[in-house]
Amino acid sequence: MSLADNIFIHMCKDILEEGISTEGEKVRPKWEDGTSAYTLKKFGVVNRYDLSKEFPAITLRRTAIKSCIDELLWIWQKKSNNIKELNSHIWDSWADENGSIGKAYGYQLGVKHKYKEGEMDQVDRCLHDLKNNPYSRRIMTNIYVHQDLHEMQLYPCAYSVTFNVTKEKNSEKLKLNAILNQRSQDILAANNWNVCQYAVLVHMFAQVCDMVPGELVHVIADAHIYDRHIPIIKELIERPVYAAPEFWMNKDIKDFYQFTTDDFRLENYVTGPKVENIPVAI
Ligand SMILES: Nc1nc(=O)c2c([nH]1)NC[C@@H]1CN(c3ccc(C(=O)N[C@@H](CCC(=O)O)C(=O)O)cc3)CN21
Ligand SMILES: O=c1ccn([C@H]2C[C@H](O)[C@@H](COP(=O)(O)O)O2)c(=O)[nH]1
Repeated sequence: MSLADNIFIHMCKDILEEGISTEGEKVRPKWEDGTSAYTLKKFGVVNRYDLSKEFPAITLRRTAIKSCIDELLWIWQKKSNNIKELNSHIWDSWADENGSIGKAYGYQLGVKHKYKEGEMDQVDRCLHDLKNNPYSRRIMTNIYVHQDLHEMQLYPCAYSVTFNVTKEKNSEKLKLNAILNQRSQDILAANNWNVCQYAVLVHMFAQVCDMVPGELVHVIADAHIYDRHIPIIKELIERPVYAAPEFWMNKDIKDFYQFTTDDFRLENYVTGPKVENIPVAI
């Protein structure tokens, strides 16, 4: 069993058994047919993934690694907020007639800010600090920008990453760790999707900064299972599990902006069958 399966199954059982139902509450998301999308939720879930041991893709079902890396590069590398530059259709429901999702995600990461060292966006600021001042405790992004919320179709869910470098005894290279802060998480549609994305981000940042990947800590304020996902999750967590896949990344890329989706692969990724047509609350 992969460590990620273990964490996922444990978290789902906890939400199913101990979670609080939002039924009857005033909730924002709706199903396609207009009915309110209620959830079972747990407040304050924290999951730790040791990337030096395993890549955290679950094996209960296949996480679409290419699509999720494509979305990660769309946000962190292209710094785009337009679905025309995204190869999947996962954001279509939240885009306007021009394809824009507003001042969310990639838009915020592309905004330049003034620092003592000059003007940079948040991604370049982090890379600059990791390369020049790795022990700083100030290496983080934050895309939950209140002044721009009124121009976003959906407020950022995974909104902040804090990078933290450790120097282990007997290790030649520094270790790059990260905390992903997420205010809201759709466990079925996006939990492992988001975990794999930020695991890949730590791998990429570590490689271009000549470090090794350490831990990814995922802090979720509202971890929820939508009502229509409950039977799917119940079936999913009873499935057989397999060993974690091996993560392959092109070792020759030393510039963050040179990575493409072809530079990543999961090898020996044995999984359960696809869950067809997961309904997504809008
Ligand atoms: N309710 C909700 N849940 C989300 O997970 C979510 C939103 N809304 N709004 C914005 C984005 C879009 N996200 C999504 C949406 C759909 C999939 C999805 O359908 N994933 C498929 C695979 C898709 C593919 O192969 O390209 C899956 O099987 O998980 C994933 C993330 C995450 N976000
Ligand atoms: O990367 C993402 C983006 C979105 N989600 C989920 C979490 C919620 O179910 C919805 C957003 O609804 P809010 O009412 O704004 O919380 O999208 C995710 O899990 N991961």
